[in-house]
Amino acid sequence: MVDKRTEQIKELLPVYFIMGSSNCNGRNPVDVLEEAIAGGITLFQFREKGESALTGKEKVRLAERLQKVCQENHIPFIVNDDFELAIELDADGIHVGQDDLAAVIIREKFSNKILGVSAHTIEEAEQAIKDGADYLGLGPIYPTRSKDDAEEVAGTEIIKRFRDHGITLPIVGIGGISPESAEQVIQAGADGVAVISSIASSSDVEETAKSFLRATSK
Ligand SMILES: Nc1nc(C(F)(F)F)ncc1COP(=O)(O)OP(=O)(O)O
Ligand SMILES: [Mg+2]
Repeated sequence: MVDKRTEQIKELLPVYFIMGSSNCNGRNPVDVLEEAIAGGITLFQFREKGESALTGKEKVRLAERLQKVCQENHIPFIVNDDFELAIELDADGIHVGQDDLAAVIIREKFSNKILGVSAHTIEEAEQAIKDGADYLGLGPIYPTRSKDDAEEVAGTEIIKRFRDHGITLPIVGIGGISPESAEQVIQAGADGVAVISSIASSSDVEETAKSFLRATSK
């Protein structure tokens, strides 16, 4: 029996756009997000990383502007890594990796919010489930340009392996996914694809988001 919460999370995962100022090729991130939403993204994560990443007040101000766009369009706003920022903005959720603040601590303080956890092994996934994660981020599925400290490329095999092991928590694949490869990620058992540069640096953000939506609709 799949519970209501799991169904609600699964409905948010099909096209999970992740972005920060360094992913937008110098374009205004607000414009990029508005175009991605017009193209049908289903969830957004603010991930301000990389050498040119904003910090301090500038980072908060950008986060507030992007959160406002999400609120106006009824798209949940997820913060990557930065728990203080997620609390300050009363974000809809947070995503943490294995080297970030422990999911169990976040779950305690951020009780009814969306909690996503990156996992690379079955053990990490089982721990995340115990800690109360709402979804798992698995990857990098393909070589990625968006994360310079990424683990080795896993391929869609990792999704199949987790499902065959009996992991039923919602899963989103991440890492180098294109509109052409998105369908294989879903066929492997993921509930959606997380995308950074394929959408954020596209010459037609709205159209690219639309192509991901088409590729992931079951
Ligand atoms: N940010 C992410 N979002 C997802 C999501 F599931 F949301 F698609 N999966 C994986 C990551 C990677 O998270 P992490 O391993 O902490 O690295 P970084 O903080 O550099 O992103
Ligand atoms: Mg992280």
